[in-house]
Amino acid sequence: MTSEDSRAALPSRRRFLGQAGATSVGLGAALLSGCADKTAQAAQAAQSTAAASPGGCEPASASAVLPFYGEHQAGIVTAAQKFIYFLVLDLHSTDLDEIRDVFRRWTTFAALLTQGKNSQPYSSNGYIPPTDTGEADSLGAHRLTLTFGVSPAFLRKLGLDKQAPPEFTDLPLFPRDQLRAELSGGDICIQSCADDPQVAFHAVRQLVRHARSSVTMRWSQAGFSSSDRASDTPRNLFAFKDGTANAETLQQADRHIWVQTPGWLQGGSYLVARKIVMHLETWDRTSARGQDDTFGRHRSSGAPLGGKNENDALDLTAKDAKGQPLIPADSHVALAHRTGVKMLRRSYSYASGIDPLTGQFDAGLMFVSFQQSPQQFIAIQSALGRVDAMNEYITHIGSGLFACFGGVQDGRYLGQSLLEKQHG
Ligand SMILES: C=CC1=C(C)c2cc3[nH]c(cc4nc(cc5[nH]c(cc1n2)c(C)c5CCC(=O)O)C(CCC(=O)O)=C4C)c(C)c3C=C
Ligand SMILES: [Fe+2]
Repeated sequence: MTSEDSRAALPSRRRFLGQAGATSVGLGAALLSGCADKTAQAAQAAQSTAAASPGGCEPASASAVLPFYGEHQAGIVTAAQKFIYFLVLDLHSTDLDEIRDVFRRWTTFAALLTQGKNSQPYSSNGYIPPTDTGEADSLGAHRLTLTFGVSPAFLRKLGLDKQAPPEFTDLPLFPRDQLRAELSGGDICIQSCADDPQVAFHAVRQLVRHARSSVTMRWSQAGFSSSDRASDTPRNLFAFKDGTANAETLQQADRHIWVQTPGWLQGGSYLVARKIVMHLETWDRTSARGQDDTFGRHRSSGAPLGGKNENDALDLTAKDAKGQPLIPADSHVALAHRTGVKMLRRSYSYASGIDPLTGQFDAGLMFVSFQQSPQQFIAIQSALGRVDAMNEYITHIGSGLFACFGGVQDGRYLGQSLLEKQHG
């Protein structure tokens, strides 16, 4: 498409969104549909300006728009979209004024992009590069959310480390970690999620383009998440329903997800990103019974072993006829559940070609969790440690911890209360 063509495409994109903006998905509709029992997700859906599908559970339409401004950043308790593009950036400048300016610009652009608009209107000057790269022209917003976070290193580099909450320190190394430097650390993360992969990528591409001289790209991962209905728990590449326990976490989001402590992170959340290789070929040679025992759940229904339905309570004391625990003590859910600690998991599968060293699929999970404190991730990952039956089938190769700011109010910008804090 030429820049001339893209200019022509823009008005139709606007018209498309204008039509979509006429109807809204109501909280009641989401609840009545019986598929949005997660109150926080339903509340997010209620703010959508898209036309609702009749059942409320159908895949989101291209026109669906989620608000950028609000109490919390979107993309956290938002019902998971189908695609993610996750990017980690390094600071190229340690000039606080310059970085403030980046976050100001990103706020403006993110507010436009999430409405399905381009980051800047096209110029009529044909002698300069088009102001938007154009690949999302006429595509719609597809429930795009952009979620921003900063790492402990970001605070150190900008001389803001005194503002770091005590729990906000680099994650420790866990047993069996095989972290690669090029897939770990970093200063800033941008989580872009949408129901269209090109829309998710386009948004990140614009944000980077407008900050090229201040940041450099460190690592990124694209991912996908599929379920039979929009509100159903997605299945991961081991074919298990992944995210069942989130429903409980979401019921008490203020306790498990949102930072309550007054300060620059209030209303925000800690994001842990882990790039985890899943050894699919090894898994595919495991017996059906062995697969169920690895997780402690039935692969087809997602029900706890011994149960019938996905949402049946986990009873770790239940025994079979021989007096053996129905849910093996070393199964993934038994170990994670026994900690009593909750987190919100918002992970996406990835399949990135073939590993040239092994000739196997380069595939796995872009694990993303949100929690009120990094300690929640540390407690659960430590419990999984060396004993999780799933460890045989996975390898953690990438890692990052980021503090995602609270939501932005109109007229303010992302991270303002951190970046403009007066230091004594
Ligand atoms: C440290 C946190 C976790 C990592 C890392 C992790 C990796 C991982 N998990 C799956 C698949 C499933 N996980 C499930 C449950 C579950 N997992 C964690 C935490 C981590 N998982 C928690 C806290 C829970 C919930 C435990 C509970 O209280 O019930 C499940 C079961 C269904 C569900 O609740 O989602 C699956 C399946 C994979 C494949 C993976 C790494 C590749
Ligand atoms: Fe898990």
